[in-house]
Amino acid sequence: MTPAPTRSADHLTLALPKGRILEDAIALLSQAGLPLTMPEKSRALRHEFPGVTILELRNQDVPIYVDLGVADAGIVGKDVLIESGRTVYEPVDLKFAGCRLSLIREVGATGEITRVGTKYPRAARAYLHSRGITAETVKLSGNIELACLTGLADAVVDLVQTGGTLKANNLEEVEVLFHSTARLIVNRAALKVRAARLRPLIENLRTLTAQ
Ligand SMILES: Nc1ncnc2c1ncn2[C@@H]1O[C@H](COP(=O)(O)OP(=O)(O)OP(=O)(O)O)[C@@H](O)[C@H]1O
Ligand SMILES: O=P(O)(O)OC[C@H]1O[C@H](OP(=O)(O)OP(=O)(O)O)[C@H](O)[C@@H]1O
Repeated sequence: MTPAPTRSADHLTLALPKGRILEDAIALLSQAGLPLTMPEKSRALRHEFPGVTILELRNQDVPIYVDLGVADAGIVGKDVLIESGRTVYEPVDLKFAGCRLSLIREVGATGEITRVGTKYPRAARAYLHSRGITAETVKLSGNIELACLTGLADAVVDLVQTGGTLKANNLEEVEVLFHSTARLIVNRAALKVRAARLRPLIENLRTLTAQ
């Protein structure tokens, strides 16, 4: 393992997820005063800007990079943060990427739930336990709703935003587990070492999102 270069206290390393959050995250961080632009499409995974390095990650890896201090801060959906089980400092609700995690079944399904497909096994298990439902949870990676349509599962736990995917596949929301938006997360040690960079960033983001 190549040792990480020593980073000066005035340099910020941020973990951002590729995918639907990236563009809004870059736009909001720019409004908050960081000199960022949307990275050009390329295979580069690390993007350098004056005083800021952006690490482009999978959603699930953002809390890990921040918790372990490789990134000083990051932006990630509350859904992914809850599922990660990591207790990082979460100072700002950024109020975009709004959606909800829900229990979903085929329209009119009433039979017993014995198997649930989901990308969120931790949240799904906690929910099923809280409802006294003894069901197997199967971890899936995408197009989760298909598990219901094919009989792989009697229900799925997945994200809903417009409801368009449910409607197009004859599915319905049975219950909302929780609502989610994008969050700023911060490494607690970095907050001390890089206070001069992180405190104004947090304040600016709070003002921009009116908290
Ligand atoms: N339909 C949606 N509308 C609004 N926000 C959403 C929607 N789907 C997901 N999100 C939010 O955006 C985040 C990122 O979603 P995105 O679709 O980029 O992830 P993904 O590509 O499915 O994840 P992975 O990294 O597992 O491939 C989610 O964690 C959630 O907080
Ligand atoms: O209510 P809607 O507006 O239709 O949005 C919900 C859909 O969006 C997400 O899927 P995504 O497009 O990220 O694909 P994925 O299944 O591969 O995660 C989510 O998993 C739902 O399938």
